[in-house]
Amino acid sequence: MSSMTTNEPLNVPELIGTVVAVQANFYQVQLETQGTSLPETILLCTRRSLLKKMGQQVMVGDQVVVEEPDWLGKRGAITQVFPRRTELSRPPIANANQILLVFAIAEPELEATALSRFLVKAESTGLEVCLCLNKCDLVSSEQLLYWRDRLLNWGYQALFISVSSGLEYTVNSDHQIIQKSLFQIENTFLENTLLYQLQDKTTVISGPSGVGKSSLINQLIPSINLRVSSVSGKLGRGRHTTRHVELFQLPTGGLLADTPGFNQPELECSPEELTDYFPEAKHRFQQGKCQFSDCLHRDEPNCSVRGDWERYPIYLDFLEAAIAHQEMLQQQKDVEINVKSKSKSGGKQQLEPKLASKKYRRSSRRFQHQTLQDLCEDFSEEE
Ligand SMILES: Nc1nc2c(ncn2[C@@H]2O[C@H](COP(=O)(O)OP(=O)(O)OP(=O)(O)O)[C@@H](O)[C@H]2O)c(=O)[nH]1
Ligand SMILES: [Zn+2]
Repeated sequence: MSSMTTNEPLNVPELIGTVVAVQANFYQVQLETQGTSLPETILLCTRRSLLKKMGQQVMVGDQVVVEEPDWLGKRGAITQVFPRRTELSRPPIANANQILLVFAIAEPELEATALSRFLVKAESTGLEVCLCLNKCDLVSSEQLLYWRDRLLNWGYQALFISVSSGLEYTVNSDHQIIQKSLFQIENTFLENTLLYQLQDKTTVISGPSGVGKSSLINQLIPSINLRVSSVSGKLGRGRHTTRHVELFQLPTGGLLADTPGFNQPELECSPEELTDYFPEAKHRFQQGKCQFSDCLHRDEPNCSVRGDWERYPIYLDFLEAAIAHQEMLQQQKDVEINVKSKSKSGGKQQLEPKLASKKYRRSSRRFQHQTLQDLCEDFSEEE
């Protein structure tokens, strides 16, 4: 009797790939072909119904198993999604390693608060943040060194580039600027260069409008040809009218995602976590520790973070914004709870306003509010 049965699975190696784009219910999967005899290709795949039943979503950046490849029609089916190492919700991308935050050192003028807003937003993803200043062709060496030192004080070792002149500027130990080709790997492939930072990683590019993101991506991946906005048409933003997210393969290895531009990212983090998003504040906190575990580093006694560091006023500004945001969320929640608890048997609902959370009130104002709020709470308990 033969041991072969017709049902025995064929010993074919699993096809593994990365989802690089999602269109309706189809997924473009770039196959991992290194070290195999497979053709380098992208298959248009569906999601197996079992995955749908399990509620398993598939995102751009997901690493997946593909079965039933049709090499001629370039089709396949996704049967498995590997656990995600990271997950961003806006834009929706799985397994990204870092954010490349691009700003211009001039045109538009580089401004500490706007830059910090983007930095905080980027830090809040928990991914590595790589800061890159473009248009260095427009400034003097002094200005470049000024920003380099200033950003080092903030805790960032920024990259300085000029996409239009194809140059990258590094600073040696004698404080001298050295120019290198930006898009060619020279024999000195240094750690603090852009191509090195991008190699073999999944990078999400972010930054305000007009800083040269499209120009940079076009140079890094000549085959994609994103539209570069003319200076006058900066607000047209044609290429970002869709919510489409796509990963592009870098010739030097790695993937790159362009994100819809936004000029004023919302600060949605909680007041307590804000310190984590200022590297220099985080450092102070770790060195010293504050007396109160819930210290917001404003006017609390024995605070290790409050001090004369450059961005402290920006921190205080953002803290106010974070507190306002938190209170707004709390009010929404309170209204919801009130709506529920005030639901009458007849089904009639009555909305009642409630005072904002007292948690973040400064000590000076706390007392007045507390009495009012206590009264209010006593009143609702009696009801
Ligand atoms: N001087 C100088 N200008 C540059 C450089 N890189 C890009 N530009 C110019 O800056 C303008 C904006 O470039 P884009 O690449 O469209 O900028 P973007 O960040 O993609 O802008 P959005 O598409 O609005 O998000 C264009 O006029 C570019 O030619 C550079 O290194 N130096
Ligand atoms: Zn403190």
